[in-house]
Amino acid sequence: MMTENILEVTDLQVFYPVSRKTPFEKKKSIQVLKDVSFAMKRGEVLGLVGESGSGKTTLARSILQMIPYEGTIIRNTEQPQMVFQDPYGSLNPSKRIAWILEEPLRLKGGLSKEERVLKVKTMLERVGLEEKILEHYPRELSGGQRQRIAIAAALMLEPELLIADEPVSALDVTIQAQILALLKEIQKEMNLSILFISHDLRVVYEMCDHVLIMQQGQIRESGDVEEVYFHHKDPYTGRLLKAAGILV
Ligand SMILES: Nc1ncnc2c1ncn2[C@@H]1O[C@H](COP(=O)(O)OP(=O)(O)OP(=O)(O)O)[C@@H](O)[C@H]1O
Repeated sequence: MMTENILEVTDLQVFYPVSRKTPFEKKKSIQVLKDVSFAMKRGEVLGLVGESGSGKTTLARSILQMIPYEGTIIRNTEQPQMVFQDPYGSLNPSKRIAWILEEPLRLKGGLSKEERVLKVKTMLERVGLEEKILEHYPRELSGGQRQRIAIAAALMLEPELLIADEPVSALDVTIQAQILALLKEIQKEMNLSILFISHDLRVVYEMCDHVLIMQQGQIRESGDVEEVYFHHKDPYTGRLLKAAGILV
């Protein structure tokens, strides 16, 4: 069943509680995601675009079952893995890279030390890093190297679905291009599905097959990247494309 959907989201609603000013006030909540529905095919790179606060990270958290929601999320896969904007937050600062990359395998169990080390070395090569980096701590690496390690760590358990939340936003433009090229290469090699979250429409154009345009918790427009970028139907999409300098 290689063409089945890896992810199906139907009528997703997410509410966050609003803190009360006094304990006597009625409990309130704000709706952060509203009627969100979409499907993602196996091996697809799906862009999720929207301005700050539009609900992109909230959607990722719902897919990972980290927050309560209403509606249906069907994941036809094991637990997806995440890559974040700032790998500083996700890489344990007190551990060497060797330990960090081995950890998911150790937690899962079933492999000998030698097998784990071999897998770590193979993955390191795949993300374009040399073995000597294994002895270093995250703070000793450059931003680009750290993001390569974060990608390697996310891929150690060979997930089928990766959620990348602004994975290149903190990097210089040249390093951005390198990391995007790496992600694309690995995506093809592993037939990985990637939910690629970004506020940068140019980066999404580079990376994605399909795109969801989100505004204030709702999907305004979705479809093939070429179609949405050059034949958009929603005026909001047009405004975003103009702001990004893609449309004049
Ligand atoms: N834990 C929370 N409690 C209450 N409100 C929250 C919480 N987390 C996020 N929000 C609010 O929900 C809305 C959507 O936030 P979210 O982080 O999903 O947006 P985003 O599109 O990922 O933004 P950014 O690009 O800035 O990360 C925002 O208005 C935010 O202030």
